[in-house]
Amino acid sequence: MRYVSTRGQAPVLDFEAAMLTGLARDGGLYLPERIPQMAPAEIAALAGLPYEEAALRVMRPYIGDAFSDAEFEAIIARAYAGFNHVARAPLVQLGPNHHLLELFHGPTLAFKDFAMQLIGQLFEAALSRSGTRVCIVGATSGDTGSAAIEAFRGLDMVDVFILYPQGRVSEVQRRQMTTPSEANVHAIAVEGHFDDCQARVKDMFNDFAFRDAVNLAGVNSINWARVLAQVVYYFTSAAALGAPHREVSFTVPTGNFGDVFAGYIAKRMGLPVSRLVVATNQNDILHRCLTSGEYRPDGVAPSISPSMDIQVSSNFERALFEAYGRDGRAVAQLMDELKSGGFSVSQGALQALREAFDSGRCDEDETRAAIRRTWDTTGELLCPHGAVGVHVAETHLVPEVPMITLATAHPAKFPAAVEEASGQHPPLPSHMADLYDRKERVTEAANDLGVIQQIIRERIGQ
Ligand SMILES: Cc1ncc(COP(=O)(O)O)c(C=O)c1O
Ligand SMILES: N[C@@H](CCOP(=O)(O)O)C(=O)O
Repeated sequence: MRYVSTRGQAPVLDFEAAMLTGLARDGGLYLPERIPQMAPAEIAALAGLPYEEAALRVMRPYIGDAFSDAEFEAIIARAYAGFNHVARAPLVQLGPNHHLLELFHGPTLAFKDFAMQLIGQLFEAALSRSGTRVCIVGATSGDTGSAAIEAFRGLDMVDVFILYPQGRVSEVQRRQMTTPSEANVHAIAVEGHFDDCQARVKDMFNDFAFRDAVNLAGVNSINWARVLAQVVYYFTSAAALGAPHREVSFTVPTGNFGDVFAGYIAKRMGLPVSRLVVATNQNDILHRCLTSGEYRPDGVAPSISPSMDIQVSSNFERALFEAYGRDGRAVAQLMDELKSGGFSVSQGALQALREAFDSGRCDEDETRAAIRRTWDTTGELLCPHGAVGVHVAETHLVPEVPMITLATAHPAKFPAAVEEASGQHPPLPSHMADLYDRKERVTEAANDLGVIQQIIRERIGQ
């Protein structure tokens, strides 16, 4: 399998190189040259399989010969061994036609663990084979950072630097990033918001001298392997509800567009998905763009679903690439326009996007109301991100097609917001019970490329 950049000017790579490269050298994001297909019988056969076996079958065609079958199988087994639920991604019924896909049973209590635990294992296998050392730099609005730190802490071949927006992540998220004591883990609190952190990470990738000197690698969802791992649970949940004999729809709380794009890939592979609904909080640029065709960031407003406080949505570039018929030049042009304020999507591309995605928005009061209502009617305690999904899903329910809403984080990561909305205090699971007693270690930095690069160089002795 070969991987091409959304901007059409970077080298074509195999799976392992695309994974270790992260952002393409033309600034674009890697995508498979063609999307492998799964036949209806292969989809039907996923029902009832252990998650690991389904993961192997769904992901195998993308890996090529980077890992042998036996290696990949062992990697998957190790990746999901630390999950706290035998199903890994269990479904819970919320209503006659509405199901919740609980994606928060991994070690850091968010859906990011599905991909990050896997790529931690993939990186370790690839780097020990080549004897290479890499410097991972990631941006987080809270969950990617903790998942990445958990996946890479203590690994010999990796330093991991996580940039998070100071004061804009929950206390649990912050402590998950600042309390690990391993010397290869570095949490950096940046003065700014998530889009600033993500922009500085991309700046580092586009500074080739720095990129090559530190051997930069990326584990944000700019990394194709992150998206790929998330494709699996669309298949397992749909098969559990009767796919391929029955269509299903998904509502996905969305920020950086990686998770919902994984659903789009599942659909392109042959999963019978009726609608893919993009659910945003008050930072609703994706909903506005899908409605009006205008993509113009206008500032990030802090919300009670902070992980989705994003206005420059990285993976939307992958959706645009598909909507523009894989025209890398057109995408590069749009991304240039974004640097000076925003862009208008062409009529043809907007139509293609609307064929693929529906959308909706959920404000702060609606988020709290969805937490309260869902608790009162079902006994399920949602985190604010899942609540955004449930609110938007409820406006897209149709009698004949089951809706699956993705519950992307555990409520215990956002106790204050959840308790205010529901009156329930969500306790941390036992493996994190002493989180508030652990010592924090963090470096504060201005939102300045040079300052952040200097911190990284000093830490890795460059
Ligand atoms: C809890 C949670 N829900 C939803 C999202 C949105 O996912 P994506 O960025 O893949 O759209 C994120 C972060 O990205 C998150 O951490
Ligand atoms: N919500 C994310 C933002 C980064 O997204 P990613 O999927 O591109 O890593 C977070 O929690 O950090």
